[in-house]
Amino acid sequence: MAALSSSSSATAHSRSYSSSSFHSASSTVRSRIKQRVTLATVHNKLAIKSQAKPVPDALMQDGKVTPKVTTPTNSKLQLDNLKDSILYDTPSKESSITDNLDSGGENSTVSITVVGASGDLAKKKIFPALFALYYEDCLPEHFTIFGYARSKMTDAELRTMVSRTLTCRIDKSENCNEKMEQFLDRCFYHSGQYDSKENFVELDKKLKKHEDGRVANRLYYLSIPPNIFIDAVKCASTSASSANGWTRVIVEKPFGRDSESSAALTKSLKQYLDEDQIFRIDHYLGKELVENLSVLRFSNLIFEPLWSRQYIRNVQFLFSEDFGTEGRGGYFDNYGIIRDIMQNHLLQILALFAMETPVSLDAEDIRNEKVKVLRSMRPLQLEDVVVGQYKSHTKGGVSYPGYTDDKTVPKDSLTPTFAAAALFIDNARWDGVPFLMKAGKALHTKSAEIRVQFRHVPGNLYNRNFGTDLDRATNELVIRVQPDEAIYLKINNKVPGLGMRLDRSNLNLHYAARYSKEIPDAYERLLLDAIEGERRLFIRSDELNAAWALFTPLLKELEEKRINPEYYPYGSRGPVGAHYLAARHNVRWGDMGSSNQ
Ligand SMILES: NC(=O)C1=CN([C@@H]2O[C@H](COP(=O)(O)OP(=O)(O)OC[C@H]3O[C@@H](n4cnc5c(N)ncnc54)[C@H](OP(=O)(O)O)[C@@H]3O)[C@@H](O)[C@H]2O)C=CC1
Ligand SMILES: O=C1O[C@H](COP(=O)(O)O)[C@@H](O)[C@H](O)[C@H]1O
Repeated sequence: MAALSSSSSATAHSRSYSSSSFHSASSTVRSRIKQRVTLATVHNKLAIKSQAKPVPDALMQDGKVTPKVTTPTNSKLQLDNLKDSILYDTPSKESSITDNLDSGGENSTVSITVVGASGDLAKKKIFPALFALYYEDCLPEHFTIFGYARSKMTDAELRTMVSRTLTCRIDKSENCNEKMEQFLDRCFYHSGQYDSKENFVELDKKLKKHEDGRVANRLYYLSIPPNIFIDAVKCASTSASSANGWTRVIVEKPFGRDSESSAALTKSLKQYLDEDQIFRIDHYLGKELVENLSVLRFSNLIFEPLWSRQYIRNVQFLFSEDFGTEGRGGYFDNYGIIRDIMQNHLLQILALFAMETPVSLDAEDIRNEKVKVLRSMRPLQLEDVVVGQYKSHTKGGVSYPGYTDDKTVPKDSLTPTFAAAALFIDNARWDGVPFLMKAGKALHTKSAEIRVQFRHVPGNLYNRNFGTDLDRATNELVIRVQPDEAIYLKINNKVPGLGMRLDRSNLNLHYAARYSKEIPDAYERLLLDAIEGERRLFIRSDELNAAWALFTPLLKELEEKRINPEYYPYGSRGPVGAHYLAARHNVRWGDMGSSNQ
């Protein structure tokens, strides 16, 4: 039994944080609150189904009691849950639902501790995301934020550090300064070592003081290098877990560097935590257009019937950055682009793209489907991969450094900063369809997209209007994850006029034109989900195992054979080898700069 507890024994069941925040809630918050109410109803339905006593509404709202629904051992629900847990690494549905009901309320509080608060990610993403949630009234009425790291800092110094990174939403900046001050007043700092139980006991005392006798829910965000994850989890678990509420831990990637190290990390984490306390973050899952992928597929009749080998020729997952590993070379050299981007961000998107329709939107149903896809995939072969590394380049009198010019990178490093790969899903839906990935640093542009290239129209009457280039005549659906979010479909269209000339035009859902609201950062969504116990967008351990199983043999071979990367100039489109790879699978990269990109 793990030392930390995920669901509280005496937690608030109402998920509306306070009556005042309810009234001022944005529509997003309101819809979340609506979901909470729905969950309370579900909880009662489960209780009724299992002949346990339903939880009275009054109890659901006063935040003092958490009557755990006990189901008879032979109930259908339990059997289903048991079956799921055997097949997949699922927390029980019952505990997910209970967790979903316990982060708000007058008598409960949430303490969020950012471990590694002095670091890059904390400053760049975590504190700003927490502030954005506060700004949007999405945090519970009672909450406290603690920064924890070895650096010596006072509360005031932490606040100054954090304040430098906070920005206000463009569309709502009127009361921003006031909100920032209120937010900063709730931020505190404790300096300590990551492996010191004593220091965590001190943190625990400070947390308790702020929790002030309420039901205390605690969220730890491990924003530290992976070699100290376990020390920190051990200390948090044994010395600073909540006595009467839930305790959850967000773990940042990398989750190991191959199957073995990942399994060892999971095993160590599970010495101190239950699976449903571990929130493995992949921030790409929190991006708006990645969230939208399932909506697009499953709530539009026009897409789902086409979503198979019958109509789709190939799918491309593209990631590029127009800067190198500047400042992160030390970390990056041990991982490389395949582990940094492909094995997690792109593969997660692929799984969401290719999975079968889940039974419901429940986290476990979705994650079960993702695992099935990953387990149906062929492990990558060396011949299906091209690796590259950027070299220095001078353009317009400006000189850009090569990867190995970074002082923290060994001069003879072969670590790939670029990779292209062809993957295959050997199931009935996707048999034979190439899923191509391409990811690189120091390329000509910064973007992330999914491109779905459809097959030719059989016997197309208009072929001759396209000349001989049939590629131009196929439809392509582009989901531009970033920047400038958009979903557009390239269609063939008649150019207006008396003749019969066709062109390719875009049916374009351009987010900036369609929606006036600023798109929240991925970390906001994910932090809020972790507070609410929503696991849908976090990686379950069996998903992680399946993901590593696909890449580990290839990564080992690349390293053992010391495969030389193909060098490409900083700021270019990457190595030409990527084109040969695509051509071998009869594919043309969609991002190669034709008209109507
Ligand atoms: N930065 C980013 O953009 C991203 C980061 N990540 C992951 O998030 C986590 C945090 O990243 P990031 O903020 O960049 O990391 P940092 O290197 O900035 O480290 C965070 C903090 O950890 C402490 N620390 C650093 N190195 C050591 C060490 N060797 N031993 C003990 N403590 C150390 C330092 O705090 P102090 O000295 O005060 O204790 C530092 O401020 C990592 O797991 C990273 O892989 C994931 C995606 C993107
Ligand atoms: O996880 C990582 O992601 C970033 C890219 O994230 P984005 O949200 O800015 O697209 C990448 O730079 C980094 O190398 C990687 O570790």
